[in-house]
Amino acid sequence: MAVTHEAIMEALKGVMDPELRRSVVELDMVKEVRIHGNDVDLTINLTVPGCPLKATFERDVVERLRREIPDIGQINLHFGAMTDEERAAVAAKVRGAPMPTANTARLAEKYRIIGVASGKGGVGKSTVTVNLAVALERLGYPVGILDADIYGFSIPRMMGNMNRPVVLDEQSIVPVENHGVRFISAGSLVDEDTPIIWRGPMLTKMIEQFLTNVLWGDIQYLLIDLPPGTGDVALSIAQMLPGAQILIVTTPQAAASQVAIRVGAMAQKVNQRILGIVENMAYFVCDQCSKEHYIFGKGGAQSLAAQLGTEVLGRIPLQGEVRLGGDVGDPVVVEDPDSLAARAFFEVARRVVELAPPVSVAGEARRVV
Ligand SMILES: Nc1ncnc2c1ncn2[C@@H]1O[C@H](COP(=O)(O)OP(=O)(O)OP(=O)(O)O)[C@@H](O)[C@H]1O
Repeated sequence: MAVTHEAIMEALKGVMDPELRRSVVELDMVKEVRIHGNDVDLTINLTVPGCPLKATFERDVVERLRREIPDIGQINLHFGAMTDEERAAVAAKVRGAPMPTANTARLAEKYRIIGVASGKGGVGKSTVTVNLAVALERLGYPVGILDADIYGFSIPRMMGNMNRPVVLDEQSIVPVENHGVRFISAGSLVDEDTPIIWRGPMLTKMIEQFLTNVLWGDIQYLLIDLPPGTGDVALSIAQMLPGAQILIVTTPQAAASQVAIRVGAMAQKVNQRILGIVENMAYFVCDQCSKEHYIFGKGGAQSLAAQLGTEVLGRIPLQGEVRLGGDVGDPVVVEDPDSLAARAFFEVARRVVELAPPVSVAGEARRVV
């Protein structure tokens, strides 16, 4: 095939922006194509200067051009950055029709929103959020995670992607992605060791921005890692999301489940449905004697479920691989899907789908009935 402008553009249609999931041609990212004999000088305009995905683009463009146009000679690839106007045009394209989600209270009409809550910190709320999200994705349900635990954000590290999201314009934030799950976190916007010193109203505003302006695409579940406890920010978020369902994470310890009751009571007050309880660190299986050991006691989750009129959806063992997966950004459901803990997470995911199917499916079911 001759090295022509048309042939090059046709080949580049197959190169996708990995974050925006559209072709570089469709997004008008191909700024300049110059042909000298069989050699090509090509300039691609990135949405943000210094985009961390430069190397991916480079590989994809060269691979695609060489495959589609075997006669091509040298490929000199240059990168530029879009102007604000160009970025706004991309935002409009990606956003498509105005989103019906400008009102946070109506979000639940679009996605199944599940808030993951806990009475206190450190019981594994973020760990459960991440593993549940990836398990749902593996079961075939596209998922997004919104990290609303702004003071204690840990989702970017646990998901293994510390990149910043692309902000196309104020209404269009492209979430970060890994393990097939999209996510957004204040942690993606600041350095990990920068303390967050915003006050409550600013945090609430940021969550509202995340809820309304993130381009989630075709997700069916939006998991929200809530701040622990029943403080101001937790309450404001609860009020923003009347249609959300709440999953409470607790350890078997009586002290943990007693504080978790307050979280359940808050959810009920703002008319959120409590989906169930996940008992984390429920037991430890000794590799010497293979017996279950109840390090944090027994029965806390069961009694919490009884008091809140809900059920225990799953019991996750205390397992070194779970902690390691969180530290290195490879959740145990990806890294070791046959492990006891991963199987327990998949069990919770299946139960979640049974109790709270995706909105579209539930809608169809309602229509049939
Ligand atoms: N089942 C488990 N087995 C082993 N380690 C676990 C398990 N669940 C959580 N952990 C570890 O416990 C620590 C606390 O977990 P995590 O950060 O998920 O808690 P959290 O409730 O979200 O805390 P915070 O609200 O303070 O952010 C992490 O190091 C995590 O890897």
